[in-house]
Amino acid sequence: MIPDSTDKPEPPARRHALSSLWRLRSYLRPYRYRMLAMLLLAGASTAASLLVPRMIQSVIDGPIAGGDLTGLWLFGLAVGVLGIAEGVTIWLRRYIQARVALSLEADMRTDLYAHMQRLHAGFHDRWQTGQLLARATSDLGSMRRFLAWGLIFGLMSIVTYVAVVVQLLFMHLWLGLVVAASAVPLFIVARNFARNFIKASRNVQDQQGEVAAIAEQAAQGIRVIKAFGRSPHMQAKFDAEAGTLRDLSIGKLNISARSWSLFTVIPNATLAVVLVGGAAAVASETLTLGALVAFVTLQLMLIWPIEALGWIIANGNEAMTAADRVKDVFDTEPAITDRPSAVPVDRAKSKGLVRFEKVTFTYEETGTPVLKDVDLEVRPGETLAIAGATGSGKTTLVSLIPRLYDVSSGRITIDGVDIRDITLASLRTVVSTAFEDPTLFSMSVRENLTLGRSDATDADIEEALSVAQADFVHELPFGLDTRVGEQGLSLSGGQRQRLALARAVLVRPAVLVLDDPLSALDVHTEELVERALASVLTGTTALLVVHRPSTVALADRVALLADGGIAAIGTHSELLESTPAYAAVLSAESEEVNA
Ligand SMILES: Nc1ncnc2c1ncn2[C@@H]1O[C@H](COP(=O)(O)OP(=O)(O)OP(=O)(O)O)[C@@H](O)[C@H]1O
Repeated sequence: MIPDSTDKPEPPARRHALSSLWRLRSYLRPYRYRMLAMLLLAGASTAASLLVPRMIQSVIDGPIAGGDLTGLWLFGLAVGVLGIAEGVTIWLRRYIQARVALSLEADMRTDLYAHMQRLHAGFHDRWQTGQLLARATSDLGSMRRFLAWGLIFGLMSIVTYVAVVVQLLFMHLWLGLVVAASAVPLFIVARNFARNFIKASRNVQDQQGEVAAIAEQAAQGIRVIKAFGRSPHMQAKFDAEAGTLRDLSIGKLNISARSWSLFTVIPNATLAVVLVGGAAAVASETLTLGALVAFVTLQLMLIWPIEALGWIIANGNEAMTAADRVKDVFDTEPAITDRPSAVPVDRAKSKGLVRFEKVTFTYEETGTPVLKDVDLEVRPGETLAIAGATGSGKTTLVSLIPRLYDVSSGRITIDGVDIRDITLASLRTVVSTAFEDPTLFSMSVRENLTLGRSDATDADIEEALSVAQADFVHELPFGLDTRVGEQGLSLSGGQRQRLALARAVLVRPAVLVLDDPLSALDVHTEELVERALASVLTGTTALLVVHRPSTVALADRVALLADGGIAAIGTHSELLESTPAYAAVLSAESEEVNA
């Protein structure tokens, strides 16, 4: 049973966004030489472009002022060569940059996916899928843009700014100081911009996650929504969230618009001062005409780095926010891992003696124990049914055996070994599970069946299919190769349940955990499956969550779960005689099922 998925964790308060981004620097390491090459190439193209104004100055003050045009072709040639050099270095840098950027994003995405896979079931209970998707897509995109583009352009903008301003100071100290001083208001605007944008950016990104979550839930639950005629309600909910996203995005754009206009006005106002002051300097012969033209051309070259500075700050902020959000996931340690002392167990040698010793379990979010001091033993080869009122903790109890969740206290052993001392990979070959709500993946029937045992032969698959009475797969358009799941052929609930059962049986586990595996089957099919399943269960330890008396027939003994503990245990007939609550639970459940 999964809690309301809106119970997502609160995003952590804005903390060290910069340090979050800094921590991801290890992703840059494999690309450090290529990034260095990118920087050198960017430096070369900037140097080439900075030389052109000085060439113009030489032409104006030399051949033009002197009226001697003999050496002019040399200047033309030099400017042409510089232009070509600039073009080639830009092309090379972009060529490298595109590959580095996309590989970097792919590396981060692969790691994030792998980490999400390692995270325990409790994490996925708490996080909305949409929020995780937003982190794996748009957030990683923002980080890629900054690490591979923003960072290089940022450095280049600063280098260009310094190089130009130093040249300007040498050309004319006072006018150079005016241009240098214009950096101060620019810096203040940039800093304020950063401060406001970082907040707006995070809000927009969080809201994007909300919208993605609603869209994802609506797509998954489309049948329920239609069946209950809730489309207008869902639409209204979506509209409200999408409206909030629009407003937040407009707010964010307003912040950039205000700052960008200042980013443009300040250099242009400076240019006006330089033109007037420069003309006066030329008139008083403290500056040559060529130097003034070069001065203005160089100063105009500053507009791009300054504008880029605004963009890079915004991009950097977005990347920091994104890194912070991605870090929320990366920083969640998988709660269920191999202990250092864990050893693998051999499925073939496992007897399948399962024991619960004083097991207490509490879901993290709720705080109230679902299971309290449960002691239970399932002998090798025995089939134990778990019965109990709805919400009594049956699914929880069986989920603890494959360690989907870890006990809060006490321990569970298989053949006397604490399951936490067994490596997870081998535990999950010893224990195989079929859940009440069977998940099939968007892949072929064969791939779905062999998820737990990739080396299964066709004969093994046939055997498992016949136990689960799932021979219908042969009638599918491409038999075992038919694609099922979300993007494939839709199967009925009963068909999916039988495939999930076949998948669990195919593993040939020492311990088989079946959570109400026949609930979606009609009475006739249920009888056929039970008959076939009985032969598998003879040599396997099995825990069977049951709701109806017919399934109880498969079990050697039944445990009745109530108030977080085992209220009674014995054969079906013993419990029927001794425990009125047992009969009540079964009849209530079967009435519910029949209804
Ligand atoms: N992932 C979860 N996080 C928090 N609480 C949970 C979670 N899953 C189940 N619970 C709670 O734990 C209790 C036991 O749930 P569980 O699903 O184990 O009962 P159950 O006996 O299998 O119920 P049913 O017969 O209806 O399937 C319930 O109160 C339920 O709300």
